Amino acid sequence: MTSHAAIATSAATKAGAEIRKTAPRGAHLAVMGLSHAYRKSDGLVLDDISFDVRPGDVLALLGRSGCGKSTLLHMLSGLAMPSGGEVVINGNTVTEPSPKWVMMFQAPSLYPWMTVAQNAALGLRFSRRGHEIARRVPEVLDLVDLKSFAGRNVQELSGGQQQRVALARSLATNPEVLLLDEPFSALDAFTRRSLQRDVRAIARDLGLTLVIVTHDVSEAVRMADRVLVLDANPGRIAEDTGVALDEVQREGGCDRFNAEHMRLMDLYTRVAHGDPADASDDNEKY
Ligand SMILES: Nc1ncnc2c1ncn2[C@@H]1O[C@H](COP(=O)(O)OP(=O)(O)OP(=O)(O)O)[C@@H](O)[C@H]1O
Repeated sequence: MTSHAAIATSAATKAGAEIRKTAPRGAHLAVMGLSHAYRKSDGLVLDDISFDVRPGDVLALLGRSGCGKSTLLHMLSGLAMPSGGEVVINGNTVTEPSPKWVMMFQAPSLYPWMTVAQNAALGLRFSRRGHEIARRVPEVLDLVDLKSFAGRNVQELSGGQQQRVALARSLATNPEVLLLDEPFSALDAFTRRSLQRDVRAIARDLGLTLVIVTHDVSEAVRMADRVLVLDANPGRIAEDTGVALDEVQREGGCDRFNAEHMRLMDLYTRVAHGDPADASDDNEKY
């Protein structure tokens, strides 16, 4: 591990330990017989998807472009309703977005004329919890290692730092479930890895339930406790597998990591491409 990465992880873990006292535990997420067609005349995009995620677990949805990952994540977040089936979080059917289950996208979508702290406060402001800003914003900026950037304009920040601001904004409302739609795919490999490591550490510290959409096998291996590999046309669960690595092994470079990476890559290529040789451009090589 590089010294920068070690410092960032330790900052996240330390801040997480302090914040844990006030944060709720992650929620149980259940998806039951979910199907979706965007138009009645079109075929199903998702067909009979069922799974559940235990509180505090990290689930990766892995599949090739167009298999319906983002559609599924939108249903989990309440931003869209499925044609059939339901999403249940802690016993409540999801019918609309909520600060308890929040989504983070590939682009951080920050307001460029606002400071880091003002952007981080937006979720609280929109959910009429302005009275929590003074206490909560410094806490979450500490958690994402940006406390000293609070007064800076977000336009002065790197892409990775901007994604950390978006993460702080998502965490400020104390969500129980965090839904990530390829949030690191626009970042360079080094920044991507440090964010993968920190987001997993923060989620673990807070006990958050995390669902991450990706088509990057190494991201799934680094971050997830469990991986669902989706087939396409229509999107169905083709494989459901655990990732048996401890936190040190997830850093990569060891035999266990390489073995898990190869096993997942094999599953993914069989589902997504039919032939492992076709998939060699999709992922980082090791
Ligand atoms: N608003 C929409 N209206 C109609 N069809 C849509 C809409 N959004 C997505 N689709 C279609 O649904 C299918 C699944 O799209 P989706 O974006 O969920 O896939 P994905 O796996 O997330 O892809 P990617 O990895 O490229 O982001 C695709 O065929 C897409 O064209």
